[in-house]
Formats: sequence, C-alpha cells, structure tokens
Amino acid sequence: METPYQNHIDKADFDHVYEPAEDSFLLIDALEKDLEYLKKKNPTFCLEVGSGSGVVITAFGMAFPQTFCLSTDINFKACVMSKQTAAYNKVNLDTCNMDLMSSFTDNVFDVIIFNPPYVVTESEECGGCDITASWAGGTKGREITDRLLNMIPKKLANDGVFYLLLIEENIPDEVVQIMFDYGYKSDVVLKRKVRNEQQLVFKFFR
Ligand SMILES: C[S@@+](CC[C@H](N)C(=O)[O-])C[C@H]1O[C@@H](n2cnc3c(N)ncnc32)[C@H](O)[C@@H]1O
Repeated sequence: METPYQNHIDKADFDHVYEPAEDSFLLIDALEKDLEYLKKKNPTFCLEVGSGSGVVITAFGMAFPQTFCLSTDINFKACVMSKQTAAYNKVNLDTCNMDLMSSFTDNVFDVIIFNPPYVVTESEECGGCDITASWAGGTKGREITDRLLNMIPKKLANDGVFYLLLIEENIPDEVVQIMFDYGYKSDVVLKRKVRNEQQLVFKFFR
C-alpha cells in the first residue's frame, strides 16, 4: 500500500491535527499485509474513525479505488485535512465531523479502521475535540475505544472486518474478550515496538 503524499500540508497545521507517526504507518503496513484478504472481500464501504490527517484512509482509497471511503473525526480541522489529503492523492473521501460513528444510522461498513487516542490519562483529559483528542485515552487509554467497540456489532457488516490499533497498556486481552462476547474472532495482524511502546494492530471478524 502506498503512503499518500502530504506535501500540501503546512507543518504548523500539525499543531492542531495529529501528525502521522509510527502508529499511523503500522496501521497502513497492517492493511498492506492484509491486502489479498481485503481484495477477496471486495469492500463496498470503508470507514476510518478518527482519521486525523487522513493518511490511513487515503492509503486505503489508493489501494481500493472502487471502494466508497468515509471518515469521521471529532476534530473539525482533522476532517478538513483528511479531505485535502485524499483530494491531493486523487482519492474520493467523504468526511464527517462527528463523535465516533454515532450519527450514521442505517449504514453498515465492510471495513472499519480505528487508530484511537490510546494514551493512559486522567478521565478528565479525555473527550475533547482539539489536538488532545488525538492521544488522551482516559482510564487504561481505552475510554474512547470501548465506546466504539460497543457500536461495532451494529455498524460492521456480518462478513466485515474491523482493524484496531492498541498498545500494551490498553490491556488488549480485555478488548479481545469484549469482542469475543460480541461474537468476534481476533488476530494480531502486525506488532512493533516503538521506543518503549508496544503497538499492535488487531483485526476482528465473525
Ligand atoms: C491517534 S490519532 C490517529 C489519527 C490518524 N488516524 C492516524 O492514524 O494518523 C486519533 C484521532 O482520533 C480522533 N478522535 C478522538 N476522539 C474521537 C471521537 N470521539 N470521535 C471521532 N474521532 C475522534 C482524534 O481527533 C484524532 O484525529
């Protein structure tokens, strides 16, 4: 999977929107690793929740030009940047400024992707809509992630796949158990140690 160009972005804009980092690129590498699996699924709708600069959903859109790509972000400036990144790389992307995927009512997605704010923080730090929303994850770094997990059974197609980036501090075993209770199997697609942080990309599917 190609990494999208982001030459159009002024460095200063990354004071307000999450700048693509190792976690973003691990997620792209995980999607690349699963390319053949994803091609067999021939996805019609792909949603990235919390798209930030748009680098991940744009990479997906470049690899799957026939797939209808959508993204959401709680940070309005991230929505604008995602749209620009997609357009710069000739990918059609609809972006929605919303909390997770709460405003989609009838839509069901074949692929859902989330690189959440995963840093363990005080609960009070979490739930904003500016740059702090990029990293502040509250208790276990999971407060935002757990809210999304709860929505997956209604929003993921029966034969769909959900990709989620976690770090060890998020206690991935608990996430696997939550998703198991919802009826999902899981696999670790890729993991990488970045400085002191063990990052893992999981996929969940029925
Ligand atoms: C770690 S950043 C990942 C950005 C991008 N996906 C990437 O991989 O580079 C997390 C993103 O989730 C967004 N976010 C946080 N809470 C959210 C929520 N409740 N609903 C939608 N997006 C949210 C943040 O604004 C931020 O853009």
